[in-house]
Amino acid sequence: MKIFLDSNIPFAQEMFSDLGELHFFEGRNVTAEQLKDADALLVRSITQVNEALLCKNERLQFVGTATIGMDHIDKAYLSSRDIPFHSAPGCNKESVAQYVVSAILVHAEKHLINLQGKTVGIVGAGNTGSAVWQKLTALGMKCHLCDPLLEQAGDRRQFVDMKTIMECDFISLHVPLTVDGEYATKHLFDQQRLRQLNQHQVLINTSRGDVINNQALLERVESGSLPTLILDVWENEPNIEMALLPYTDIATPHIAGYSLEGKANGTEILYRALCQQLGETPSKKVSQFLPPAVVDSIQINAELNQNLVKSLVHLVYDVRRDDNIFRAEIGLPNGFDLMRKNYRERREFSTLNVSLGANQEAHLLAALGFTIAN
Ligand SMILES: NC(=O)C1=CN([C@@H]2O[C@H](COP(=O)(O)OP(=O)(O)OC[C@H]3O[C@@H](n4cnc5c(N)ncnc54)[C@H](O)[C@@H]3O)[C@@H](O)[C@H]2O)C=CC1
Ligand SMILES: O=C(O)C(=O)[C@H](O)COP(=O)(O)O
Repeated sequence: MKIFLDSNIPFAQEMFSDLGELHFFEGRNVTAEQLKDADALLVRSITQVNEALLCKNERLQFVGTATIGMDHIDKAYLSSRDIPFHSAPGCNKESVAQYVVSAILVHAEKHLINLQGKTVGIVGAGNTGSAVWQKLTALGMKCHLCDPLLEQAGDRRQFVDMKTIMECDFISLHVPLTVDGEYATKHLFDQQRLRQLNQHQVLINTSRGDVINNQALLERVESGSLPTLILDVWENEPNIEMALLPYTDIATPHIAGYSLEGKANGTEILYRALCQQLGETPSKKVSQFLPPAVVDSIQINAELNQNLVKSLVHLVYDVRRDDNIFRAEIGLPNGFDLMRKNYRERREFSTLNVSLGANQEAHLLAALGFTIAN
């Protein structure tokens, strides 16, 4: 079997080499000609999988994306050819949620904000929105969920409408990019919604760039009294609207989900799906290939407070690292994609074992994702 894979899928050699002959490609530039002999195709989010890409291939039996998002896949076309398709739901939800936690703690530190009781509007209450809810609730913030699709499907959590979301101190977007239907998310934040935001609010987008109309956003921020902007995703990546950059507090090149664990989970989910399709018993776990974390344990001897939690979070991941690199390198040729390709190793909070004294709030750190040592 010939397995064609994006070269940015980590641990691919280790996981897939027993299943077939591996052929790596550059996700942004792969062509129909290159893929004509593929039996299985494994991509990440930058490859548009559609008729134009697969028109020369008559033997494809499996398509997988090692990502949560699926807006780059023409699923109707794949089903018209009876080609099974798999994504990696939830694979990097922790990574995105940890990015959001770091960003909010950075903002709070900069503006001397006590996060207790501050309101957060989470738009999209699926895997990632729920992980964000868990962590920010643990920090004492009052989180509201908006997800009309889940609400209509009978999810018993409490939901709010977009009007309530627009009144929150922080708004964090966790929806898929969709263009059809009553709840389409493309330009969910359009000129009208963006005008409602005030300078005390914080808008965080780690979902897809097109969920915010970037031109309307530029007009909005150029008119003054801008909200704080934390943007990981952009319209028209990798050729983003550079004029937005000076108005952002935190700007990164679509790496919120780029923890090593998050990317590795995506690889493992596809490995299992491909094994199942081939009738093979999965014999590997990607965790066996993960290196040890640089710092893997710490003892805390003081009462937990926002400042101490911030220090712990930033011992593992500080979003300012990625923001600094972004501002330095986005202007270089092919800067956006190179930053993503050369992304420095980032680990999740679970790699840090935290030892606490008696009576300390283990549940807070556990909810954030740290491992609590016995
Ligand atoms: N920046 C990054 O690196 C990453 C970005 N993502 C993006 O985040 C998105 C969300 O991820 P998950 O939560 O894991 O997906 P999910 O599929 O588990 O949840 C998405 C939720 O959004 C809801 N939704 C859809 N339209 C909505 C609307 N108009 N208003 C409110 N809710 C709506 C759905 O009902 C669903 O519950 C992905 O589709 C992907 O595009 C995901 C991983 C990494
Ligand atoms: O999982 C998703 O959805 C994402 O947005 C990915 O983290 C994006 O990473 P690439 O697939 O573009 O490497």
